[in-house]
Amino acid sequence: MAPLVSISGLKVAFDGTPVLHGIDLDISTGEAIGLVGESGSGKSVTWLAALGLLPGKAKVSGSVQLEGRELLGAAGAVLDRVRGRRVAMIFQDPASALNPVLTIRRQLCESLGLHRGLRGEAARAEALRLLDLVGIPDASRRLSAYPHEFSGGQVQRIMIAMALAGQPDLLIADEPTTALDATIQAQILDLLSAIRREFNMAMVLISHDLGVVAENCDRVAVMYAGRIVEQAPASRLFDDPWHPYAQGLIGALPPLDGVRRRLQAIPGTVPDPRALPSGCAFAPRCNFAGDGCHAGVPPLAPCDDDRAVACLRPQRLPVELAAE
Ligand SMILES: Nc1ncnc2c1ncn2[C@@H]1O[C@H](COP(=O)(O)OP(=O)(O)OP(=O)(O)O)[C@@H](O)[C@H]1O
Repeated sequence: MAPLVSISGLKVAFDGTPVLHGIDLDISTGEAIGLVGESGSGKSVTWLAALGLLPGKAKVSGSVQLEGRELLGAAGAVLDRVRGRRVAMIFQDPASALNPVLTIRRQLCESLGLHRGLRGEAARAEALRLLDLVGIPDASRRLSAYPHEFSGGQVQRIMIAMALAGQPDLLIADEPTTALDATIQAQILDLLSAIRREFNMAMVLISHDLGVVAENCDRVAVMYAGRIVEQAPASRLFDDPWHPYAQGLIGALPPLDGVRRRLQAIPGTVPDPRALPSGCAFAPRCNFAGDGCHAGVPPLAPCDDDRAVACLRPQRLPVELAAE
């Protein structure tokens, strides 16, 4: 089946400095993809570029297709229809995405009007249904409340309701629970999973929390310095990462055991995009790098049916450990 979204050769540069070096990523209908990698690796820029949300100074090239239709360079009116309607985004700080001086009803109804042409009582009824769906108690009364009258977790639920207003095919969730405490985080992620299954909606989950990605995604792409360095089904990646960077992130030994963990500290720092080392950008931090690694950038190459790795010397765990 053709992918819902197909990104190929996506490059972004700011003021002449490349920060994305050719991203290739397909997302199927209903699939959940996790994007992980240290700060600055290009996770957010990938999606901001795909949706035409970067500032004008950004130079973007490559291809981003939604059901075969090219989005890069598409007219503003086309992108306006895609954003919110076909593809919605939720962010780490939901409060900043809501207007503090408008009621939740007004904001939800505006979205419903814009994306689905609903007005008046039809919009109010749908706003109510969405608030119910995301678990806001006493929704009919709370419709007339303002954002500051809700807790952080409730505001994120409202943002999810806003995102669902357009009945999107793809939800980009950029660190959606980072600002919330652990119990609420789990509730919001459960809610997203339930909604995704109910509506067969695809999701891109960008997160620093590997446990969250392992539990909520079908497939994971690991990014480093503006490239995808490994991509595989979540269970295979977390049990048996091949790229030395992915191994460092996951803390390859012992394998992920259900304990929630955040990105590991890998010695050294992510290189400045203005001064990337030659060859593989991870080589200076890599215990396994050889001369060839400093000579050329390894392409993201398929290793088997469902794994691709960009490394000249991928490190496979001993079979008995990978199977544990
Ligand atoms: N508007 C901008 N102008 C200039 N550089 C930018 C801009 N937005 C992002 N960048 C640069 O692009 C690179 C990728 O940034 P991006 O925000 O995608 O990283 P990220 O992986 O999402 O990080 P984080 O996990 O911290 O959100 C970084 O080097 C960042 O400094």
